[in-house]
Amino acid sequence: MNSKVSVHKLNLFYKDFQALRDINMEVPAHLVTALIGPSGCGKSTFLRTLNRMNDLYKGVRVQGRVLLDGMDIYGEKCDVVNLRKKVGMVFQKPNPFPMSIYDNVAFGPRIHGIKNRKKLDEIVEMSLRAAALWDEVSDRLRQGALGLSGGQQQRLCIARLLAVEPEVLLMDEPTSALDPMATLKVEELIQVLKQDYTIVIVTHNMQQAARVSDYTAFFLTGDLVEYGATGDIFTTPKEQRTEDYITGRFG
Ligand SMILES: Nc1ncnc2c1ncn2[C@@H]1O[C@H](COP(=O)(O)OP(=O)(O)OP(=O)(O)O)[C@@H](O)[C@H]1O
Repeated sequence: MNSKVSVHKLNLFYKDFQALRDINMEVPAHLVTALIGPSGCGKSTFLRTLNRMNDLYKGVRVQGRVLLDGMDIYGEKCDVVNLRKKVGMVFQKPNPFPMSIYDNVAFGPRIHGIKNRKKLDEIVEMSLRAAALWDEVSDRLRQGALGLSGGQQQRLCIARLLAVEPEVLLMDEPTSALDPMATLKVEELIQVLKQDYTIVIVTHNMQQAARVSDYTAFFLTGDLVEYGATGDIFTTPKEQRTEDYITGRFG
């Protein structure tokens, strides 16, 4: 496996509550890895350790190592702003900024110092095309992003991420607020995006994990119970607890 992210003996505490225990995982490059497990098992917490989003919470302690292309993201040399540019995140509820479609996508590049109008136009078009949204919005780039449908807003958030040229996309239940058609579009988009990006997705929906991912990690109360090729996890899990979860015995 060609690993993009390697996680070694990762432990995470919220004050004195341990939310992740001794997690070891290799996240393969240019594939989709799904994180599944019942509510509260630590999926979102784990996802947030991959771009140090947990730093934003008070009282969080992280032990262990997370290597991105071999570089320890918790090491002293790591520049967190640059890390979050490389490892971007999409959230459960689409959260476009209250500004135009164009300005949403141009936001990141502008912050990173790009001012040239033609260059920005190019980035905006490329990012919207990559997020499979261009055809729906090209004639109204100056209109407010909040006027888009939920599914369009989520793809806009993905375009906003792509505009800063990330390498890894973290998606925290990206379709849970969307209807089935909008969900399908985002799932199709994920399949296209994995050619260029490494994707880690948290999902409550096991069918979705089975549909979109190449590898699946099953978490339970802070432990990584089982991790492997999605086909194996869903057809021949090694652990009884995995089987009980995927066959709907709990969760
Ligand atoms: N900021 C926080 N402060 C304290 N405890 C937290 C915090 N965030 C999460 N937790 C706790 O850590 C554990 C893991 O939470 P997390 O949100 O990662 O689980 P999850 O599997 O993503 O759940 P869900 O599917 O419901 O979102 C839970 O017991 C939760 O209550």
